[in-house]
Amino acid sequence: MTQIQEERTITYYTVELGALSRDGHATAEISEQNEAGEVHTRLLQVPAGLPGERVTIAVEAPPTPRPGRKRRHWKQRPPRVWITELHETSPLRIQAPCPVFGTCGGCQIQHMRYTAQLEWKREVVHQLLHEVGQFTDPPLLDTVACDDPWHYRNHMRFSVNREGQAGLTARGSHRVLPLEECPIAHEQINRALKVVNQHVNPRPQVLIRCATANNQMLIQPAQSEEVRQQMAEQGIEIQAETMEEVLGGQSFRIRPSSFFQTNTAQAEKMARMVLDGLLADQPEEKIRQMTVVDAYCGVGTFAALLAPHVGKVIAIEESASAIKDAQWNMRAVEHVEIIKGKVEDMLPGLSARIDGFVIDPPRAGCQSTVLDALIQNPVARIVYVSCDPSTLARDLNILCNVSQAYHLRSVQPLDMFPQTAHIENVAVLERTTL
Ligand SMILES: C[S@@+](CC[C@H](N)C(=O)[O-])C[C@H]1O[C@@H](n2cnc3c(N)ncnc32)[C@H](O)[C@@H]1O
Repeated sequence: MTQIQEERTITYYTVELGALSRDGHATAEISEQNEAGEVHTRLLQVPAGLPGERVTIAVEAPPTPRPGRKRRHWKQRPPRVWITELHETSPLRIQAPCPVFGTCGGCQIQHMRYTAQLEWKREVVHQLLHEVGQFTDPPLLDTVACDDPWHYRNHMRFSVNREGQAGLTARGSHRVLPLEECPIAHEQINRALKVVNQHVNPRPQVLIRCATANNQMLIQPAQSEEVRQQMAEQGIEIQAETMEEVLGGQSFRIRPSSFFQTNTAQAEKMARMVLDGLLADQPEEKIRQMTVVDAYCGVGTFAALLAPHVGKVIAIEESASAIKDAQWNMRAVEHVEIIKGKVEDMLPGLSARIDGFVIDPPRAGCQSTVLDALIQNPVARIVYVSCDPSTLARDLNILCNVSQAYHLRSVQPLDMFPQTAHIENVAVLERTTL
């Protein structure tokens, strides 16, 4: 059935949903007829669906270019798809608690039992290690669950609408959704959001970051005295430039623009995995003489936690703000060298004998110069922390299969981002030629 509503063409299909895509959307195959009468099939992404479900979906055709508009500036958008009726539901389905789930661009899998989310994430990593990484039988562990898969985010970036209200944007658009609270944001952030939304906020965004170890909070842009007062009544201490968070028993100073792990409870587990990955099964004496590199070190999280155990840590980071924080965070540690620069520029020039590497690059993974340096001068162990399993699989293939410089010991998925399709992993590699 096709309806034309206010220039919008919406077609309805009743389909059985297929596997979840990497983005956490179910897939649906539909048959369409073009103007020449030819029938072809199309694969659609269906948000908030689950494999095996029988549903009716609405498919809104994307807008076509207005006459006179130059086609070369035109970007074809995918159709908007949503479920209008559930006929047969999956046993994995639960009621998503958020009223804007399915519309909001933040979460993709709130409607899926948490244990199934963990299994699905492991399956995605397995498939990528197999297809992209070329590992026939990857040493992949079970996903480590987040003890509380709600209210875990210590950092939220809200968009501001024309009325000055802060919220999250709808999937695939810039429309700001009205939001009382977000079920994955830390409770302290939800308290702050309520206060912020009693006022008109400047566009385009409000960034809120909170500590979990104390009541400190960073808000950008800077807030008025009235807002600060209202926050104080809620027990929130707005900080001017930096806040302090505790991880692994150490205190870290963080500026608004520095990277810090968004899920503090899971970051604690991740830090333990990094230390174990680099140091486990080695005699104390040897560990005390090791020189390790924390590449893409951010505010120095892993470097600071490794420093009490090893002989020397070299920490490399390009962001000026994170470097300032790292210098403060490791101000009392003598055997840490902090280098400001791009890892790909700094690594080839390192002259020290390196025994181990922690690499925690952004989603794009490692530059080829970084991988080349690791292959040319193999180190005993690498712990590769990754927030994108496809680039992780690509890089592991180069390090382990193509060059055969390393052996893949383990890949540990760790659920840093429950209710979303994001997947974090900690991989441990060992040099093949000792
Ligand atoms: C995923 S974060 C990891 C931070 C840190 N390991 C932690 O756990 O808090 C990646 C960091 O790499 C930095 N970065 C991105 N590209 C870089 C590059 N080419 N060279 C050095 N640092 C880079 C970013 O500024 C960010 O701080």
